[in-house]
Amino acid sequence: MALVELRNVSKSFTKGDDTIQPLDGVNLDIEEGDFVSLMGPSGTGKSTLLNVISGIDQPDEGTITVDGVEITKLSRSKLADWRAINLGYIFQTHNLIPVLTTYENVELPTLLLKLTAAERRQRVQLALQAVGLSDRARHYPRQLSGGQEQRVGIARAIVAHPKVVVADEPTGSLDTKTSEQIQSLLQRLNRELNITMLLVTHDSDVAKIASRQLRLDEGKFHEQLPGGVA
Ligand SMILES: Nc1ncnc2c1ncn2[C@@H]1O[C@H](COP(=O)(O)OP(=O)(O)OP(=O)(O)O)[C@@H](O)[C@H]1O
Repeated sequence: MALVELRNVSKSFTKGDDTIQPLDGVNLDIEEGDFVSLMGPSGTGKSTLLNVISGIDQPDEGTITVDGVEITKLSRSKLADWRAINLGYIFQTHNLIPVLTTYENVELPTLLLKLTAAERRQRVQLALQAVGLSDRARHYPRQLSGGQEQRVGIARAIVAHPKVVVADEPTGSLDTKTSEQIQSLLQRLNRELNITMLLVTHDSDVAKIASRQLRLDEGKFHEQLPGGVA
């Protein structure tokens, strides 16, 4: 059984008289340790996919199973608990809380977990170390560069040791050099910490860092050859 399994997942939205169907009976298997990138024209449903996999939104039809748990069957409150333990979300604009330090921003998701104070401290320190920011623990977001802020966002996404990390255009607002640093970091987290990753991007160079490349178009997935099409 794959770590993430989508079976016949559909999701539509109604806008006035129009119905849009970003996901039309899609199937997807993501194996543990996979690094999958997802591209596709704007508005095709890439964020919608991340939202249903992370339990932020519910599909209209179909089932989603993560590590043997059918999340499409969970109640709202169970889903919130499940998400805190199993799912890390990296945003385009990191959404850090400005009045909290780097350490406190990363610590935040661990407050939902049953951990001792010592375990919590260790988790935060390990996550900061993994993204190379141990020396910025006491800084506030405004005292960090854009790339450093994104690394705090990444540390926050991995601190709970989730089963899956999803990233929605994590390099979308960074300059080329910083984007490349974040790409290497994501690759390293996948390879060295075996973090299963699903990355949405508009940039084909970013998509190529993944071991598997998918496109979403007109409600369906299309698998691309490794390395992408020249
Ligand atoms: N909550 C919602 N209510 C109504 N329509 C929605 C909602 N969420 C998404 N949509 C619509 O569903 C379609 C898919 O949106 P989605 O954000 O998933 O696309 P996307 O591929 O991530 O786009 P982009 O690349 O521009 O970020 C769009 O037409 C969007 O307007």
